[in-house]
Amino acid sequence: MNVIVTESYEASAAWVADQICALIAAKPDAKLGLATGGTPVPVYRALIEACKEGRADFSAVRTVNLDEYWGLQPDNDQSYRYFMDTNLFDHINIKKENTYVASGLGDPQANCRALDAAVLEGGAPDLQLLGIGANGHIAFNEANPDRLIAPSHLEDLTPSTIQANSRFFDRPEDVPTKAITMGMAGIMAAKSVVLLATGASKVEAIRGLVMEDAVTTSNPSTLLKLHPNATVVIDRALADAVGYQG
Ligand SMILES: N[C@@H]1[C@@H](O)[C@H](O)[C@@H](COP(=O)(O)O)O[C@@H]1O
Repeated sequence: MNVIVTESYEASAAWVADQICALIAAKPDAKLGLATGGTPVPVYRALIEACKEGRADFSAVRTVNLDEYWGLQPDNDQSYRYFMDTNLFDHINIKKENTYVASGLGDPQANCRALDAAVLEGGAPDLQLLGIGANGHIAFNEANPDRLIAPSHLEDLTPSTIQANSRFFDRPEDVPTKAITMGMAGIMAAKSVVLLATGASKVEAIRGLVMEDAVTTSNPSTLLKLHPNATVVIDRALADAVGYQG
C-alpha cells in the first residue's frame, strides 16, 4: 500500500484528479469506480475544470458508483445518483448511459446482482476512488467485529454513520438507515484503488490503515493492505495527527 502525503487537502484532491486525467489520457475508455461523500467533491471540481479546458475527455469513459441509499428516488436531492449528476456528470462530456449508480428502489437482491454485474462488465474498474467513514467503513461496508460481506448487499447503517450522514438531511427521520453497497469483493477487484481522506474525524480510521499492521473487520479500510495497487492520499495535517512520518 502506498501512502502519499500532500501539503493540503486541495493538493490531495489535485493529485487524485491528475491520476484520473493521466489514466483516461492513456486509456480513453477507462472504467472509474466513483465515490460520494464530501471528500471527493474537490476532485470532481478539478475534473470538471480539466474537461472544460480540454485536458480530459470523458466521452468514452465508463463509471460505476460504490453505493446508493435505500429508499430514495434517483431524483431525490440526497440520492447518490443525484449527487453524481450534479457534482460531476452534468458538467463533463460523459455519456450518462456509461454511468452506473445502483438503484435504491425495488428488489434489493436484484439490485445487488445488477451492481456486481456492473462492476465486472467490460472488466473491473481501472481505478476505484474511495473516501472513508470515521469508523473505517469504505463504500457502506460498515465496521463489524466479526465479518465483512464480499458481494454487493443491503447494509444496515450504524448509528454513527447515520449521524454523520444526517448533516445532509433537513430532518433526522429522513436520513436513510440502509444502503445498497458494493461489497468488499467488488472494491478489491479494482485494478487500482485510491483512498482520499482529510480531517480530524478520520484520524482513528487512518491510523488503523497506515500505522498498524492488522487487517481487521472492525476497520474495513484495512483490507486495502491486501490490495496489490492501493494508494492512500492524506494531507500533512492528517499525517501528523496519526503520527505518520513517511
Ligand atoms: N458511503 C459514503 C462513503 O463512500 C464515504 O467515504 C463516507 C465519508 O464521507 P465524507 O467524505 O463526507 O466524510 O460517507 C458515506 O458513508
